[in-house]
Parts: sequence; C-alpha cells; structure tokens
Amino acid sequence: MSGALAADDRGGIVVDDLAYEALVGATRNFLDALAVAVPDGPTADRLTADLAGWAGVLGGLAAEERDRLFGRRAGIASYGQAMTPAYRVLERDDAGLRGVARFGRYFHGGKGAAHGGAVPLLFDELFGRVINGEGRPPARTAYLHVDFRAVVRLDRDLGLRVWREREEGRKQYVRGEIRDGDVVCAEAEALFVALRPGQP
Ligand SMILES: CCCCCCCCCCCCCCCC(=O)SCCNC(=O)CCNC(=O)[C@H](O)C(C)(C)COP(=O)(O)OP(=O)(O)OC[C@H]1O[C@@H](n2cnc3c(N)ncnc32)[C@H](O)[C@@H]1OP(=O)(O)O
Repeated sequence: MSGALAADDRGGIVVDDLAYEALVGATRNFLDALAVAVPDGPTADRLTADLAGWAGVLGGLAAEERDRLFGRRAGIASYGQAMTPAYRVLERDDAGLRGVARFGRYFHGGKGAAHGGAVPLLFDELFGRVINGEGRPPARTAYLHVDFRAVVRLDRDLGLRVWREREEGRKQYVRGEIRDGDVVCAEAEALFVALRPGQP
C-alpha cells in the first residue's frame, strides 16, 4: 500500500492484544448501535465529523499488509477483526475447530434473523482459518456451498464446528455447521485450492 510504513519503521509501541481486542469490540458495539439508531440531523453531522477525524488519524497509521493487526491476532476474539459476526475459538487443531459466534444487530437481515450473506461470510472466515494452518501453503476458496436450515437469530451464543473433510493434492475440502442449541441453523461445505508459488 503506497504511503504505508512497516510497523518497525514507525518507532512507536504497537498496541497490546487486550487493548486491540477492546478497540475491535468497541467498533462492533458502534456498528450494532448504528444499525438500529435513527439519529437527528445534528447528531448525524457530529458523528460524521468525528468519524472523518478518526479516519484521518488511522489513515496516518496505515501499515503494510504483513504488519497489520486487523484479522491477524490469533489470540483474541475474531482474530481481531469486525468484518464478520463475532466469534471465539474454544478448541482448535489441524483437523478443525470448535467455537462460539454471535451475530450482532449490524448483521440483521429481516424479521429478527441474520442477513443471509453474513452466514457464508462467517463460514469463509472460519474455513480460511482452519485451512490456512501452520506450515501449510496459503489456499483460496474455490467454492462455498451453504444450506440455510433454520434462521440464525441475533444476539445469541451459537455453536460453531469446522472440520477438514479430505485432501486431494492442492484441493482441500472442509465442512462446518452453526448450531443454536440443538438446532442446526446452517451447514456448509467448501473447496479450497492451495496456491502455487507466485499465484496471487
Ligand atoms: C491466500 C489467502 C490466505 C492468506 C492467509 C491468511 C490467514 C487466514 C485468513 C483467513 C481469513 C479468510 C480467508 C478466506 C479465503 C478466501 O476467501 S480467498 C478469496 C475468495 N477466493 C478467491 O478469490 C479465489 C479466486 N479463484 C482463484 O484464485 C482460482 O480460481 C483458484 C481457486 C486458486 C483455482 O485456480 P488454479 O490455482 O488455477 O487451479 P485450477 O488448476 O483451476 O484448479 C485446481 C483444481 O481445483 C479444481 N477447482 C478449481 N475451482 C473449482 C471450483 N470452483 N469447483 C470445483 N473444482 C474446482 C479444478 O478442477 C482442479 O481440479 P483437478 O483437475 O486438479 O482435479
């Protein structure tokens, strides 16, 4: 990214994991509040100006992709990103993971249920985490199939499970499910293809 500095070149102290997790959590809370608020004109103007100010501050702290924190902190909730519904990994090994997810109001589709696009988004994120494990070449999603079995309700702790199904050369098949208690809300299957050296 042009104009971005490597973290080492900035000379400052990078925020610790706990503080970064709190920042991403506050961002999620903000997005949930924005999704349901009906602001008056002055409030909207004030917020727009505040956000523009913060975008400017953060723009001045932009880093190269390899040095960024967003989505790259393995030890914290949602790997430190707010792009997908919130999740936490409870158990993980090379075969898969178990965890919990929560779809905030920002991910509302209609009639109290999560947006249909947010469900595959979460699967792609989780699959990517399992497939791109330690020591493996990076792999990209070739296809992602989701069956929506029951509505995903907002603001509830949901069970997550993802597991590697099989591997055929560069092709890696992975499956997963999202449960609300005993109810399977969504099941997914995907193919990831490991990238050849130099492949974007
Ligand atoms: C790099 C990122 C990780 C970095 C680490 C970061 C840490 C972790 C972060 C995790 C957070 C989120 C991670 C999300 C992961 C994404 O969402 S990636 C973004 C979404 N996906 C894309 O943009 C992919 C776009 N497509 C492509 O780049 C290329 O089509 C692909 C998928 C790499 C495959 O192309 P290719 O390498 O030229 O392979 P190709 O020879 O065509 O096919 C290889 C084999 O796969 C089969 N195949 C390919 N596509 C299909 C298909 N759609 N259906 C069926 N079979 C297929 C072929 O038939 C062939 O089979 P065989 O003949 O070998 O039996």
